[in-house]
Amino acid sequence: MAAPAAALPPLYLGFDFSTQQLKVLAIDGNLNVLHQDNVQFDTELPEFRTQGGVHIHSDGLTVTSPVLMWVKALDLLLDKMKRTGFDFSRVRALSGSGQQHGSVFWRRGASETLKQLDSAEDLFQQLQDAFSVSDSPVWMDSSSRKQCQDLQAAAGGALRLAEITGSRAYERFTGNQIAKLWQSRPEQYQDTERISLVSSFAASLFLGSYAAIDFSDGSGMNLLDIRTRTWSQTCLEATAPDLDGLLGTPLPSASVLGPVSSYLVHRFGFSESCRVVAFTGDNPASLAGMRLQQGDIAVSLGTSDTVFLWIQQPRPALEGHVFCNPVEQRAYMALLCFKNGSLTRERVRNQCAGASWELFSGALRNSPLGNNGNIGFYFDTMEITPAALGVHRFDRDDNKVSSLSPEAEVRALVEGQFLSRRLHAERLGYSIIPGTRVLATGGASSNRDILQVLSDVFNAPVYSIDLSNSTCLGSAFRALHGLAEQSGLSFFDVVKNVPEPQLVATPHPTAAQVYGHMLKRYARLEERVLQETCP
Ligand SMILES: Nc1ncnc2c1ncn2[C@@H]1O[C@H](COP(=O)(O)OP(=O)(O)O)[C@@H](O)[C@H]1O
Ligand SMILES: O=C(CO)[C@@H](O)[C@H](O)COP(=O)(O)O
Repeated sequence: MAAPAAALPPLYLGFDFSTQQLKVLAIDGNLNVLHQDNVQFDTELPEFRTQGGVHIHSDGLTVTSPVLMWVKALDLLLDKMKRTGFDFSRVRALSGSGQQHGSVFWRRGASETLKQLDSAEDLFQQLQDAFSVSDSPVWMDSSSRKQCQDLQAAAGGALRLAEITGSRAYERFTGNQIAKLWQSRPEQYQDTERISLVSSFAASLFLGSYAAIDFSDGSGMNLLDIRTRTWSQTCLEATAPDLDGLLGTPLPSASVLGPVSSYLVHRFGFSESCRVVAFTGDNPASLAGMRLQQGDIAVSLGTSDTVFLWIQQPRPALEGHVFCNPVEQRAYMALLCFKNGSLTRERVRNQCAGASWELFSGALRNSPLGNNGNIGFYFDTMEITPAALGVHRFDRDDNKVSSLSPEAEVRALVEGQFLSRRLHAERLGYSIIPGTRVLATGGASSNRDILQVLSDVFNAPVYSIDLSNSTCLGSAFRALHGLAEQSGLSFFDVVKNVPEPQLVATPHPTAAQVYGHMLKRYARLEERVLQETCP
């Protein structure tokens, strides 16, 4: 006879609402992964007609995702889990993450709708009228340049803004998106009763009421004072009227927000005692999933590529971001974001490697370190770090060339991406010293040949955890930690028995010499590309 659910060991769920998909992962109290599933937006929800989870508008700058697509993805994912016999009654706590910076605008009256959800119907049907803006701006958007300039002027300059909020004004940051909405569509802004990040929006769907924005994801808005961890009045006032009330009070990332909604209890059989722990950004969640320590450098190869580190003290600069740390309240994390990551690798794979990752890997294995001096810049869409556009290829003598052989093109892309990641990390003062571990994660970290190039270019050993999906794992760890923190346990107390990341690539003996030289050339050529193309 099956054991009653109460006698079975408890489970902890981690969700990730990322750019291209919604993922979930379940762990038990011993941190073993017991279940994983996902919903791909483009292929499983084709009615929303997204590409890579987003709509790129005709101006080439505005990028949005339909908020109801995310809602429907959650319906679908929970239904899938139910069909496979997942026992929701065992879940003691859940948490999650979302792509950073994206904004969700809840229409007046939506909090009542959330409270009165009918368990006989899905969320998609019931939340049809719950949003004042149906297309949520997402992190790939770069249409708010004017609002960025205005905010920097109001704050006393770009560096002053970075000192307050951890970043100079960035177009994708939520405050600038909110300012754009207020200026261009004031009636929609006025019809809004709450503004969420993708992460706190997702948490609200589980809570059945508005979830607080957590300090870590809240740091990606150009609105939060990262030292006092309160909204900056200067930034709020420069952004839009009555914003304080629309955002709610931000909370520590490990906060237990409350029990799951009675909707989830009745529709899926969650226990009434199952707790929702604050959701955070996908990169902060990934820091938790990899159990990043001071001195490590994380390289995430998802839709975006990001490089991030654990730092003790904020040192805001004109490039890159400082976020509040998601697992240790007194610490911070530094992050660089590169927009042309996996989607650009996919485009080159399709054009040069027959749309096959196997052939793409073969091209990397069959071409020499340093690519015979060929260097490429592949900014299919306006890059964030640095702000540049277009494809630019150079031969060994720094002459511009219009094409490379397919094999050389694949290597030029991957080497160019990692030279850029290293160059910009070093410019921020994060150097690689003996003993530095590069921790790789994200979808492309399942490709060992890509990780070999990463190891060579960084001249450092590369480690990874078993799963490329560290965001969901981090969210499940954070769910467990949220409960444990109430009895005084730290995040690292909770995850101390997780196996250490495994060594997956070590640098080739000639890598230091090849890429030491190439990095200097890359920096020079990047300057040239910027001068030629800067908008
Ligand atoms: N074998 C592989 N080699 C290189 N890239 C891969 C491989 N498998 C998956 N990917 C890349 O992983 C990306 C998805 O990564 P993921 O971290 O799941 O993204 P996100 O969380 O942003 O939705 C895909 O766009 C794909 O290009
Ligand atoms: O803008 C950033 C970080 O600042 C991006 O990293 C987004 O958080 C999207 O993440 P992925 O879906 O690519 O993981």
